[in-house]
Amino acid sequence: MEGSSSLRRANCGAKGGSPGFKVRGFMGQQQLEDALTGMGLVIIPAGVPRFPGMTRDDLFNINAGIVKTLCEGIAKCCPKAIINLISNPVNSTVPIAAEVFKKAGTYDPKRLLGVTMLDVVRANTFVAEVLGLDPREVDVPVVGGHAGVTILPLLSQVKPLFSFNKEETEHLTSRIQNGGTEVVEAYAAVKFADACLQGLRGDAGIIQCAFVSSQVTELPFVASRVRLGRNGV
Ligand SMILES: NC(=O)C1=CN([C@@H]2O[C@H](COP(=O)(O)OP(=O)(O)OC[C@H]3O[C@@H](n4cnc5c(N)ncnc54)[C@H](O)[C@@H]3O)[C@@H](O)[C@H]2O)C=CC1
Ligand SMILES: O=C([O-])CC(=O)C(=O)O
Repeated sequence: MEGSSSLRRANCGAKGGSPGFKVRGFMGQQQLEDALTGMGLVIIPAGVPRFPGMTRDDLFNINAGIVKTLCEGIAKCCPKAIINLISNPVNSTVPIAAEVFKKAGTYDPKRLLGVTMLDVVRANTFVAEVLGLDPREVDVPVVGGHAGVTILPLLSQVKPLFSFNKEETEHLTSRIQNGGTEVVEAYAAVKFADACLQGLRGDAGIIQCAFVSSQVTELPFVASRVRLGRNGV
């Protein structure tokens, strides 16, 4: 990566075998189109992170504009790309991206994914602690959204199956919902991008949680378990 680049590009066009990755750096609005042209997967981590005492919603004013600009570039240069939207507040930046793509006439709900993988990684870790297992042996679906009480760990569906008592359920739910103030660096976005690349490559059975367009409830976007494939979800 060169300088303080704001956009990372992952190229999964390797011939046969495992997907290859090219990583190059780009800076500023003037290089945005070069960064985006021809991309199959665009990961957006751009924007400000929160500081102690802030909620993700406090980032809205600045990050909304950043995401809007990047999505306008995507609509123009790689309208078929799968988007991994990391910038917070994910509960709002994903709907903003959808509106930008609708305005440009390029919106495909299957290709727009808000990254909530970190909630799952933290949930697996915290539950594993209680069960005395390695986090890699634990699978906790986390649905809903990516902020506070919208983060809903489905503790009744934990694998391996376990019946948590009321106290454990309340403690774990609260810890997972507030996990963003406890653990941020877990490389979850890389894991999620890797799963998307496996789906793009045509691998079967790639299932992850993501914040996506949904008809499951009256809410237009909900984090749920999705199957990743060549066309996104
Ligand atoms: N969805 C998730 O699970 C997670 C989301 N986040 C969110 O990701 C965002 C970035 O967090 P960090 O990587 O910790 O922050 P960071 O400060 O380490 O990185 C932010 C990057 O955005 C770039 N940037 C700033 N303004 C920009 C602009 N106008 N256009 C393009 N790029 C710009 C900066 O150059 C920097 O490279 C935050 O909104 C944070 O809340 C962070 C961790 C997990
Ligand atoms: O909490 C934050 O500010 C960053 C984030 O989204 C997470 O760690 O899940």
